[in-house]
This record gives sequence, structure tokens and C-alpha cells, in this order.
Amino acid sequence: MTHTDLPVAQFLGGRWVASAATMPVVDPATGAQIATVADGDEVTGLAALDAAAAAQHDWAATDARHRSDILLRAFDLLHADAERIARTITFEMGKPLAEARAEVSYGAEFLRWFAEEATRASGAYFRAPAGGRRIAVRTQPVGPVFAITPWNFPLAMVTRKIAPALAAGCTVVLKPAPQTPLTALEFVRILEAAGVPPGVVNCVTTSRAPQVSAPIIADRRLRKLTFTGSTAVGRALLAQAAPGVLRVSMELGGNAPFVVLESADLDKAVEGAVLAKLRNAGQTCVAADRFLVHAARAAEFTERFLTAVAALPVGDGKDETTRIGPVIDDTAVRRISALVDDAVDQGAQRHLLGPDIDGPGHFVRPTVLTDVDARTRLWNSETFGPVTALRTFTDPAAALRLANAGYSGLAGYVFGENLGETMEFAENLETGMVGVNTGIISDPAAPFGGVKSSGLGREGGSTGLAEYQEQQYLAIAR
Ligand SMILES: O=CCCCC(=O)O
Repeated sequence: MTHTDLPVAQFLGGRWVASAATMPVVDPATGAQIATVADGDEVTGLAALDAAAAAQHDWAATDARHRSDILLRAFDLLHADAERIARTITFEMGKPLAEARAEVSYGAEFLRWFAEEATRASGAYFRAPAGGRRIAVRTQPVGPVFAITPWNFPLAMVTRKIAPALAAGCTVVLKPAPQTPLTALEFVRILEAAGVPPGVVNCVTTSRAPQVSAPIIADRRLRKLTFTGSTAVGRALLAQAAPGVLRVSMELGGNAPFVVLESADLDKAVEGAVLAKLRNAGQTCVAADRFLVHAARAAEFTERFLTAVAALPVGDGKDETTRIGPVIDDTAVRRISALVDDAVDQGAQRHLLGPDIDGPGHFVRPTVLTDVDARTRLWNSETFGPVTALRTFTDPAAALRLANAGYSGLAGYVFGENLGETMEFAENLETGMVGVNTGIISDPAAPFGGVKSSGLGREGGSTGLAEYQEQQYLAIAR
């Protein structure tokens, strides 16, 4: 597969602007360079914002039905090209083809969801209770949006931001992750073909994120920043957004607890654990990181989970049989290995599963660690790899305290058949999302987001559009 039909260019103001500066795109399964794309700088970034700002007024003035129709055309075009886009995802970030196909379907659903939401925009009109005036409330687009997207879901995290922005009437500057520009560029071509007017969506690919992002965020024409990525980068972006008092949506890091209560159905728990931990080789913000298993069920759960993980073929995601692909790069391999070694040094038992794949790609051997000390870095970090950290509990109240310890609060998982106890536990988890007897929670119709340091705002669901809207209140004298 080659990507030579993608221009080495930035998409600015509805045109593909050729770039002399370039950056490579690397297949994490082989380490080989698979494409070259434009490498933008601050001038490119500001040119993208110029185009977005220039297009904002006219785009905001379009009818919601018009914007909805464009999103639906993009939905159809994405499905028509689904296999090629899925292969692009797998080539540039390594996830198994089956998962890449699932991502295309999932990503496309944001286009359909927000195409539908676009036409449901509502306001209010009523008499003030104290009399004297009528109150009218209308919505309007927040204005130009800067969307910074991650490499782990190179399509779905783009559609999850661009679809509501377009539905609301906002223009966009998109900066995809440097590891995964190809999927974003392919999607931009789909938007172009779907009829998105010039300047409404602009895309800057760059290896110099801070250099490109800072001037855009500092520019007073920008009105919203939306980011998915690590908490550390999110904090830095929030600081940059403060002087302009930008609207922000931040989907940041997690460290999800996965709790198996005494009443759990272990068929469901093991299946859920495999999905919650190993989807995308563990490189998901909602990945289960801290397994807390009731002592009475721990031996059986652990044995069955080890067997299930050992049975998952590890390898190049382009091989149809692969279930666990590479991690994104060599830095990730080293970071994950250091977390594992540190946990083992502090008393954890290491269970190595699957083959040990030596380079040239970036592979981490699936590993389960039992008896992990809750003070280790592994327990307290977002692992972002195929490594499971497990400990047991006897007192559910203590397990809940441990699950809620720490600063992150994105996702959590609870498995149990005692409905009362399970729901009580789920409701008391300090996370924005909870999977109850399921290892997959993502759904375009549900509000995705975290509490504590896992983020601000929600994407998708019935409130996802409002993240891109302002309310204007009109006081009408009687
Ligand atoms: O890392 C965050 C991506 C979340 C993907 C999903 O919606 O499951």
C-alpha cells in the first residue's frame, strides 16, 4: 500500500497548499516510512486560522439543515471508502484491521449523530417570573475552533470534534497528531467532497506542535480549543487558553479501575476485561488500568484472564488474524517496560503472555502483573500498553476508596450480578463514565468525558453540540 495520492500539502482555505517542509509517517509494525506529509510551522498555522476566521460569518449564517446534509454526505462517503480508510489507520498507527474497521464505523456515527443534532437546536422564550420583560434565549456558534487530536483513534477523535463544530456552525483548524496525519488528511478530502465550503475546515499537519499551536491559541479570533490527549499537555494548553478565556473541551488521561465484585459473572468479567484492557493494545484513554478483583474470585478470574490474553495473536495489525498490534513508537515501548520493571521490583508477580516480538516494529509483550502494590508507578499511571495490573480485595468499601484514589476520573468498570451492590458501586465511582458488566462504553449517543483531572466538557450525546454553542439571552421590555 502506498499513500502517494495524498498531496504533500496543507489544506488551507479550501485549497491544498504545497509544502517544501516535510515529515515522515512511519508504520509502527515495521518501523518503515510509509509516506511523507507537509510539516507546518507557525505561519501555516496562522494561515489556517485566517481561513477559518474569514469563513466563520458565512458558515454560521447557513441553515442547520444545510450543515446537516453536508455531514450526512460525509457519513455516506466515509462508508463508501471505509476499507481504504481502515487500512490507512492500521498502516499509520498499528491497530488490527478489525479494530480499524470498527473505528471507521464508530467515527462515521459522529457525523450522523451531529447531522441529526444540528437540526434539533432549540432556544427558549418566556415571561420573566418577576414580570417586566420577556426572556428569549437563542444559540449561536461559539466561533472558530482549534481541534488538536490524538494518534490512538486518528479518525474517530477527529469526527467527534469536527462533526459537532460543523453542526453548530463553527469553522475549524484541525491539527492531527504527527504520528497519524494520513487518516486526518483522507477525512479532510471526504469533507471537501461532501461540500464543506472553503475555509470551514483547515488542516495543518506538523511535527512542531507547540510552535504551531501557541500562536493559534493566543490569537483573539480563536474562540474554542478542543483537545484529546494527556493530562500534562492538557494542563499546558489550558494555561495558554486562559488569557483569551477560550471555551475549552479537554478529554484527558485516565487510569480506569476495573472492579470484579464477588457476585460477578466471570464469563462477562473476563470478556469485558479483554476488551477494556487490550483494545488498541491498551492505548485507549478509557483502558482499564487498575484491576481490583474480589479475593474469593481472584484465582479463577486470573487464570481465565491469563488464558484469554495468551490466546490473542500478537503481530502486525495488517495481518487479519492479529488481535494485539504494536504500540505507537519506541518511546512507548521503553516507558511501558520501565513501569513493569518497577512494579516487579516492588513485589508484583509477572506473567508474560504471547510471543516476544523483537523489532523492527514497536511491540510490547502482553503482560499481566498480579499483587501489584498500589503505590507503584504502574498502578498510578495511565499504562497505554498491553499490560494489566491486578490486586485483590476483600472489603468492597476499601476497594471503592482505592478505585477513587488519585486525580484521574475518566472511566471505570464494575462487574457484578448483585444489582443493588453493583449499581451502588458504579454510582460511587468518581469517574465520568462507568461500564457496568461491559468492557466497551463508547457510544456517539452518550456523553464522553471525565471528572477530576481527566478533563472538562463532554463529547457526543445530547450535550455534545452545546460545547460548540453560545447562548444569547435577549431581554425584551414589555
Ligand atoms: O483515548 C481516547 C479515545 C477514546 C476512544 C473511545 O471513544 O473509546
